[in-house]
Amino acid sequence: QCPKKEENGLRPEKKSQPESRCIHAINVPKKNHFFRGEGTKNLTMRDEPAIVDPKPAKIPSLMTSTNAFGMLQPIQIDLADKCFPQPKCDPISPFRTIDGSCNNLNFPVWGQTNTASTRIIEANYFDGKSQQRKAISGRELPNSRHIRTTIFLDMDKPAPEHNVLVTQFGQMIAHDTELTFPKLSGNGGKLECCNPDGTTPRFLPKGCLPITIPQNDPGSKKRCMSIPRAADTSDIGCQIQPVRQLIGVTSFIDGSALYGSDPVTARSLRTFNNGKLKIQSGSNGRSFLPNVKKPTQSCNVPTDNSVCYASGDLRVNQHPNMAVNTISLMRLHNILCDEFKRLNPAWNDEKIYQESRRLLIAMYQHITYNEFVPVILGRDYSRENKLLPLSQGFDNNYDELLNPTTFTSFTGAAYRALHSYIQGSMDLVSESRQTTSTLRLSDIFLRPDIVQNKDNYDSLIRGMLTQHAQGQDQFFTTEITEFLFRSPNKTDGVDLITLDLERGRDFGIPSYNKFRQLCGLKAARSFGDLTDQISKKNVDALASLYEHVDDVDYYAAGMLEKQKPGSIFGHTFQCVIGEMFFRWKFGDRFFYEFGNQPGSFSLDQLNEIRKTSLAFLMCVTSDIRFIQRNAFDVPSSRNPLVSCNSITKLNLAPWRDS
Ligand code: HEM
Ligand SMILES: [Ca+2]
Repeated sequence: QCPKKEENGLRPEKKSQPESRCIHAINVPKKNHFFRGEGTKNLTMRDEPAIVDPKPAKIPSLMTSTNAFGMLQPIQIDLADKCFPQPKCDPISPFRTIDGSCNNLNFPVWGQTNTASTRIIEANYFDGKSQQRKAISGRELPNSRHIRTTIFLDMDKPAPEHNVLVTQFGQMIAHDTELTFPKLSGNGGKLECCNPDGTTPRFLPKGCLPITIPQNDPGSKKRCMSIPRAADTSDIGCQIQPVRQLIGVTSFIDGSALYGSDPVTARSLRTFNNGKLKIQSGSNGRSFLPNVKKPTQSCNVPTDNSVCYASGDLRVNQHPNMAVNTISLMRLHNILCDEFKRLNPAWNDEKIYQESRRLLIAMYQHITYNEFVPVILGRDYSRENKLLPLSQGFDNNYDELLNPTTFTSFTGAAYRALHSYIQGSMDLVSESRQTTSTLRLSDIFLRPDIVQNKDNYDSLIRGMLTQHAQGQDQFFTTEITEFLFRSPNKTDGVDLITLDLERGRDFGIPSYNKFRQLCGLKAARSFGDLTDQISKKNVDALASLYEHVDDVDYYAAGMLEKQKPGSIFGHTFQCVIGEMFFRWKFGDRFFYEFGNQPGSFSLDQLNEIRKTSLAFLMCVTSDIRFIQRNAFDVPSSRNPLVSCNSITKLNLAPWRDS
């Protein structure tokens, strides 16, 4: 008998039988040391599958300018640079700065933390500066909560193949590349946007988003959602028009969620001993992230002795899987430190830290472009747009005029599409792939303490590998549309999708029609013209909500677009997300595949990095014994579980000092 599933309990059921009775786990040899492999020659590039998108679209940067209608050119987007002091750069440093400065030696604030996000098409603000846009008629746009409760309902339609790890890895990239801050009240405190009795104030406080919940709302008893606008350049006294939202992390895919985006945080996470990051030991002797000083302030935990993690990003504690993924990267960093120390006993703490960080970022970028990007955008599309890694040699296409700064239509709309991928529950799964318990998402917001209970870390990893993601569609779990950040014992919470819609207007994101043009489609002159991308039923729903086709929010219509072959997104989300990943690659001077840069790897090193797979990362940083090779897909007969020992390993010999 294999252990049975236990619904809704926080603790996994006690296993009545040893796991070894339940297939797979019989006579498995102990795991190998991962970085001492003989260096098998076969790379871990996915098998080349049949073409499913014979005519992949081009991203705006690779289109002719007439196709990419309205894309801003570098000269227009450098405007915000003058708001920030120009850092002094060391042009020959082989290592990234912690704050992302000096990546581009001519535009050293590009991608730097605590600067402004950028745009790829012009903002649409009512006053041209910062007021949220209105309808073409001059009236208010439809209420965002009403839009949400009309077209974005809850329906359980799991993704056919993708697992929860897709959602989780996606969120890790989101946190690595973007963080906005809320505007503060006049005296520098928290901005309250609702009346104490829960109603919407007659005059909305300055800096608030106007989220009123209609009287006849089907879900919530509240009448107001208190959401401040995002801080922007006007809050730091820089008078550019239109405003730009401030960004609190480095834009690059550089592991900043692990290492931190500022030197003070980065230092606070280091041991200064053999390059390692600080840890706390769990009861099973495994390493976890260190604790914050005041757990009750940052987490929903009972005492200051409870587990609540410190890492490079404040959002690490948002839910257990987020913490698990960050711990996985931390463990990888410390494993790399051990291996480097063994190979090069003369290396000091700083050298080991920097080399481990550099290699970890390279491995993480490789997984991103080799596995994650084709999974979400489609393989043919990714190849067409140069997003796939090369199988050999250096890539020498660093583009010093390409701005890698995270742009607002990506972060305020397109990439949030993956909120649809969120599962309302989190499975804990045993080595025999039995679900031992299922946690309700809104029970475990800010509850990272769950991760360190017994072997939950490994059970959560196996859960992410085994549980299907929710499908990419117009349906969202009520765990995030009614119960986001629900406090323990409370019955209501926040609506993330209302927030997404409202945030788009906050960021000045133009309406859907502009993105059709940017992405090479014809501008729609009437609602009927939208049926080339959106079903008639959904176009009718949009027409019932908005007065004019030019009013339609990008997020609302983008979520309804029919998926492109091989991708989980429709045309304009695929286009904008593709553009962002293109910029994070070719606009990052330290991108791992580039040659001829001070931070370039040797060809031997690069060839080892190209053996990295998500399956390898998951195996090497956990105690799980089996995994499927395509770790973003659930196990199946085409993607069977194999022993972690058979996953291709890296050989770090090319890092040995000669
Ligand atoms: C359980 C999972 C998740 C939760 C609870 C969650 C929650 C949130 C919240 C509360 C915000 C801030 C909203 C605002 O004030 O505008 C946010 C922003 C965002 N989310 Fe998620 N999210 C989750 C998963 C994801 C995933 C899977 C992705 C993409 C792959 C994603 C992408 C983003 C992006 C790009 C932002 C904007 C970040 C910023 O501007 O600071 N999220 N999410
Ligand atoms: Ca980053």
